[in-house]
Amino acid sequence: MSKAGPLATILSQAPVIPVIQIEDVANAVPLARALLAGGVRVLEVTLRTEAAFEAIRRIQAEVPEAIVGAGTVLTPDQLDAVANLEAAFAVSPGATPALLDAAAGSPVPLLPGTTTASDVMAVLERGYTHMKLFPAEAVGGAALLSSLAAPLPTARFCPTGGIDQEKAKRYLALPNVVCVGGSWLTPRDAIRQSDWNRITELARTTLSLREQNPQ
Ligand SMILES: O=C(O)C(=O)C[C@H](O)[C@H](O)COP(=O)(O)O
Repeated sequence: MSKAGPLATILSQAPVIPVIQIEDVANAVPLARALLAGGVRVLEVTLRTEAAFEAIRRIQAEVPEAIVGAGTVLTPDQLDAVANLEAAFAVSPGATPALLDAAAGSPVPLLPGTTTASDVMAVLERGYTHMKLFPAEAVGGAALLSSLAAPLPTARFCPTGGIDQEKAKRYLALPNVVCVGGSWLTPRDAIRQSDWNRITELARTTLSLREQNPQ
């Protein structure tokens, strides 16, 4: 089965996906609302904190306009847990055969992580067209993606890792990039200080990137 369908639709709604780390579950809903107020709808809540599952649940219940997925999904068990939550999508930093086997039978669309041409070929072989490039800046960034486009023209990327607003612009101008991901939209200090206006403003300015780079 091709994995392009649901993910392609989700990612096309998001030139930028905030990679969110929730430490205090009470912040989940106000943070999601702040991002939505700035026009960012597709949210990735990483499973790096204990609060992650409850944060996803609360956003689903209280901010239904948000499209919430889970990030840092590393194992088949985590993918099952994410499916039980009915999260909209899952993101992994890499792609092991075990995780890809589990994803083949899972209702949750997976955005698998890739770093090299071989990684890209491995997920293309499994029917994926959309994948993450991680850690994007460290492994070659926009130059790497331009180089991959010639031999691997069907691959579409969501680069993540080390990206900020300025760098996001460069990525979004590439024809094989559908969106970019990163934590710069949800700075830890802004979350701790409940500075939701700052997060809305960051979301808003980031979305203007799409207007500068229509695809
Ligand atoms: O958690 C995952 O699934 C990951 O693959 C890693 C994240 O996407 C990056 O850690 C975000 O990178 P920064 O924007 O540099 O903070």
